[in-house]
Amino acid sequence: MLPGDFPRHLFMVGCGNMGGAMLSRWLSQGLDADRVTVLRPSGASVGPGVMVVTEAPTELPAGSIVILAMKPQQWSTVAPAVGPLVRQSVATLSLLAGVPLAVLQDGVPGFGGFVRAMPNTPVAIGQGVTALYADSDFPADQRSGIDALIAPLGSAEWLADEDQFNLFTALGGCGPAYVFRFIDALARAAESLGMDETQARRVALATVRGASSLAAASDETPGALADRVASPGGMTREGLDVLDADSALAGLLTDTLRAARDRGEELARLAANAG
Ligand SMILES: NC(=O)C1=CN([C@@H]2O[C@H](COP(=O)(O)OP(=O)(O)OC[C@H]3O[C@@H](n4cnc5c(N)ncnc54)[C@H](OP(=O)(O)O)[C@@H]3O)[C@@H](O)[C@H]2O)C=CC1
Ligand SMILES: O=C(O)[C@@H]1CCC=N1
Repeated sequence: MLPGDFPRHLFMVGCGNMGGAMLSRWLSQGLDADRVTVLRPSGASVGPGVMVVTEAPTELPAGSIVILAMKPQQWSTVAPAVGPLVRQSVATLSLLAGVPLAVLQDGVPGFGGFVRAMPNTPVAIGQGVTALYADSDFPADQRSGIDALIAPLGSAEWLADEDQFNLFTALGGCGPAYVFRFIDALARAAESLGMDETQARRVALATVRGASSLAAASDETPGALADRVASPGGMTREGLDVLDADSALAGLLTDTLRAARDRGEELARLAANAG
């Protein structure tokens, strides 16, 4: 069920992997399809009853929230077309990775209703985590509408400092990809050592799902839970010693997050200058 103060209408600019994951969750939680309009160049359907347009309309229904869900690099070309609609919105949520509020505001001068949001694809099953950031121009009384919009998708965290946004994106926004890669690598490792491919995939996935659920339900840290698996002198410790040697896994993940985070700054430049 949707929260009572869920926005009256959503106007989505783009509806691909991320926008589509959010929309499918809202619809599954009871959002009426006629409270959504999607702008996408292909005009492809996004679901029964949802209006899809290929050009920006001139007006939005009262109480609309605009959601920018196209690629960051497209902002400078999309802004002139959607700027008049952004101005009509009670708030405009930007999913554009890396793109700072200042670049969004340059595209629609004088509009103070931008909110940056960084969800991840588990929102599709209500288990996402979304970072939110707005500056002091954003009307305080609109925050509850944003909270209501995000609540059906999982948890949310308002960031106090926009400088943290790219790092959050690297962890929360990109993170599912790294976890999927880990599951895949775990399965392939077992396969390379002699396990049947299908069985390796099934067991790797079940193990990650069970371990993740246990960690979420436990009062103990993941580090403590790992130690509980590793019986003294047993098998697990031999494996952990490989992951821990020279901080191999920790170093690899730090490099991974750093590379993703730093790409955010390049995306900001592309968003400001492309087109
Ligand atoms: N994928 C993810 O896990 C996450 C993505 N994001 C952000 O979400 C945004 C979208 O990413 P993602 O969904 O992966 O990308 P996709 O390529 O899957 O979707 C992009 C969407 O933008 C539409 N589009 C293209 N050009 C225009 C245009 N000129 N005007 C309006 N819409 C247009 C496309 O339309 P059509 O389908 O018709 O071609 C498509 O629906 C990005 O800014 C990204 O940073 C944020 C968090 C996580
Ligand atoms: O890869 C990207 O740029 C987007 C941002 C977070 C996840 N996908």
